[in-house]
Amino acid sequence: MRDYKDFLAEVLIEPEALQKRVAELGALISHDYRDSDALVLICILRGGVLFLSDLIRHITVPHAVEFMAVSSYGSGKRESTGQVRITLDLNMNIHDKDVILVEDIIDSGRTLASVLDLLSARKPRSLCVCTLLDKSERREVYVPLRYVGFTIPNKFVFGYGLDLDELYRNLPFVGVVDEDRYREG
Ligand SMILES: O=P(O)(O)OC[C@H]1O[C@H](OP(=O)(O)OP(=O)(O)O)[C@H](O)[C@@H]1O
Ligand SMILES: Nc1nc2[nH]cnc2c(=O)[nH]1
Ligand SMILES: [Mg+2]
Repeated sequence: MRDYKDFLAEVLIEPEALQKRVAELGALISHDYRDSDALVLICILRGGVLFLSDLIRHITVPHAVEFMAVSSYGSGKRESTGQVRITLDLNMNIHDKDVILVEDIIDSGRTLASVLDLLSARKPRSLCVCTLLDKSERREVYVPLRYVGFTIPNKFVFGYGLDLDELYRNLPFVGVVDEDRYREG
């Protein structure tokens, strides 16, 4: 595997800043849902996995965790296709549950808009979104975001769950890829 340093343009968010913000979001959610007896966090695979697993360690109210997978970008793509496909559905019935959808990044908004439509049809008690990153300049479809970790510029990022052609999700920081150097290698 190539060393990420060969094509890392810059570290956008350092590990310490990520962990601090994740802890803040966990505390906010714990406060907002202190009276809920039916909280469910739904993680959209795969990018959201690292964020979810760190986030729930800071949530002090009882909650369930569910996973769903959708496919929109595909390997090697830098643009959402607009064709969102569900590849793994929830196990749990979310009717009358307080649902928080956990995402790593919102870019065009297409993935999230489709997932929100689908989930609201199942009549949860409440439904909102918690995303680590908001690349707001790229938004094509309006999506309501209740919890946002960081608003980031229009650059392709990787690390902390986000992939570069399926690799480098394990890195502890969010970095910007130098596309020229990446393609050269
Ligand atoms: O706002 P959008 O333009 O729709 O883009 C955001 C989506 O793209 C990424 O997923 P991806 O399809 O890359 O799958 P992955 O999480 O498995 O990497 C990310 O996790 C979001 O789900
Ligand atoms: N890895 C990665 N996936 C994305 N999906 C939408 N935007 C991005 C991005 O900047 N990086
Ligand atoms: Mg991806």
